[in-house]
Amino acid sequence: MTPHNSAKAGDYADSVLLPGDPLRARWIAENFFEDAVEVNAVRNCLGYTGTYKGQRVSVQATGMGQPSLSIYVHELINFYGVKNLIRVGTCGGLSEKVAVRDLVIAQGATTDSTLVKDAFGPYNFAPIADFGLLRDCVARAEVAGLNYHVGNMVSSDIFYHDDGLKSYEVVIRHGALGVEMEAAALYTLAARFGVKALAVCTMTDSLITGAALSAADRQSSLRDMVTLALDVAINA
Ligand SMILES: O=P(O)(O)O[C@H]1O[C@H](CO)[C@@H](O)[C@H]1O
Ligand SMILES: O=c1cc[nH]c(=O)[nH]1
Repeated sequence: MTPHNSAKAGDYADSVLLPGDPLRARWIAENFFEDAVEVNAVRNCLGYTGTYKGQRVSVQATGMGQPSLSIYVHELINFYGVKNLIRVGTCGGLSEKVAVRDLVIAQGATTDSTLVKDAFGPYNFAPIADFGLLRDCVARAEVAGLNYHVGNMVSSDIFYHDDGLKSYEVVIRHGALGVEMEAAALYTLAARFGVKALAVCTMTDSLITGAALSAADRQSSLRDMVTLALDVAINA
C-alpha cells in the first residue's frame, strides 16, 4: 500500500497499461481483460489486473500531467515491481501528416517540464522509449495496417497555452508530431529505475487543421491502440 494506491504487493502484473483517464482504465478492464479485478480506487484513480490472451496484465490510470503520472509510475515501479509500462493516451496533432484517429508512437518526448529539466544539471536529457517495446509496437502496427507515425512527442505541462499554437512553433519546426502531457516523465522515470516504457497516443484533435473527434467517437477510436498496446505488453 502507498498513499495513493491500496493494492497489495503482487496485485499488479509485470506489464501495466497507463491511460490518463480512470474511466478509460475501467473500459479497458471491462472490454479487453478476462477475470478483471479492481486493485486500486484511491482518489478514483482506478487500477485493474486481469488476463489478456491468457496472460496476466494490468491497467492503472495516471491522471493528467507529469506530476500525477510520476506518482503512480514511481510507486508501480518501486513498490509493486512493475517492469513494463505502456501509456495509452490521447494527443493533439502538431503535424499535417497526422490525421485524427492516427497513432503517434513516441520514440522520444520533448518537454517544458521542470520535472525533467531540473533533474539533469547541465544536461538536456533526451527521454526515449524502450527500443524493444518500440520495435515490437511498430512491427505490430504495420502488420495490423494501422495508420501510425513514429517520432517526437511533446509532453507539455500546459494544456491551455496563452499563446495557443504559437507556443509550439519551435518544436513543430523540429518535426514534433503530437502534444500530450505525460510521456517525458514516464520515459525519464523508466530510465532512472531501469525498466521499460513506451507511450502510444491516438490523435484526437489537430492543432494544425482544427479537425477533432467527438467525445462519442473517442472511445471506439481507441480500440486499435489498446489492442496494439496489450499485444506489446504481453510480449514484453
Ligand atoms: O487522454 P489522456 O491519456 O489523459 O492524455 C491526454 O489528455 C489529457 C488532456 O486532455 C492529458 O492527460 C493528455 O496527456
Ligand atoms: O494534451 C493534449 C491532449 C489532447 N489534445 C491536446 O491538444 N493536448
